[in-house]
Amino acid sequence: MAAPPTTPGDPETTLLHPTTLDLGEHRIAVIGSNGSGKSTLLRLLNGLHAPSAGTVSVRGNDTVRALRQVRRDVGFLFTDPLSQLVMPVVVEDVELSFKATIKDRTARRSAALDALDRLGLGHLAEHSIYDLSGGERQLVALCSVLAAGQRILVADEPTTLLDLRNNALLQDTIASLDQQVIYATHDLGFAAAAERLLVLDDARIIYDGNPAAGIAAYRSLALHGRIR
Ligand SMILES: Nc1ncnc2c1ncn2[C@@H]1O[C@H](COP(=O)(O)OP(=O)(O)OP(=O)(O)O)[C@@H](O)[C@H]1O
Repeated sequence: MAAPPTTPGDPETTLLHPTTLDLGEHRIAVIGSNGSGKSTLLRLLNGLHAPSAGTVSVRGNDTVRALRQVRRDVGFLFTDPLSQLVMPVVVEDVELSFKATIKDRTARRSAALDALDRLGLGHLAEHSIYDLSGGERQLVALCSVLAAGQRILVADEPTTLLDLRNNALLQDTIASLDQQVIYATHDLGFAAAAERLLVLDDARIIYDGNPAAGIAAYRSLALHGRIR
């Protein structure tokens, strides 16, 4: 992938400097300070951002030319769950994710209720998404994206709104998944659980490798003000 995407309104702004990456590991974490480019990098992976130069491909599919196939392969969990919850009632949102795989309505409802139960959210099934707490919404969004069953999950700071118990639940859930997960986080413990770590600073990847060494370097650079 080589991608310096620019904003439509300001073609001079480089959001990510030219980058070549092959992301094959089962669990890849992305860390870096606010505004360093983590979301930009993740958004390139499912075509939410198009690169202004170079290409991004997922399983051989170009994220611009084969966007529909890329979206079939890559689920995206947004930092703000309201960016992705489209139905007004919790169970309906999860049901919608099953639409491609379960044609029968009753079976779909039952699958959605089971999925909610597995994340301890069954009691919220009939609630309006607008009446949920931020953390509850974040877990419902996780439930919905998992129900869609894509091969790859990209998650942008998925623990931001979660308390200690639900943070552990989300991390355990992610650890148990078969699919590849690429996630941005400010939780260095969560980042340490990955197989590979990318550290971003000022729209550049400044570290790519073993999480323990990368986290130690990031901590030291950030605390000494040598990271933006
Ligand atoms: N569409 C856009 N137009 C203009 N600037 C943008 C756009 N998207 C992102 N940026 C800028 O690019 C930089 C990187 O943003 P990005 O969201 O990738 O950061 P981040 O590392 O995910 O930050 P955070 O930890 O705060 O979520 C920021 O300075 C942001 O303001």
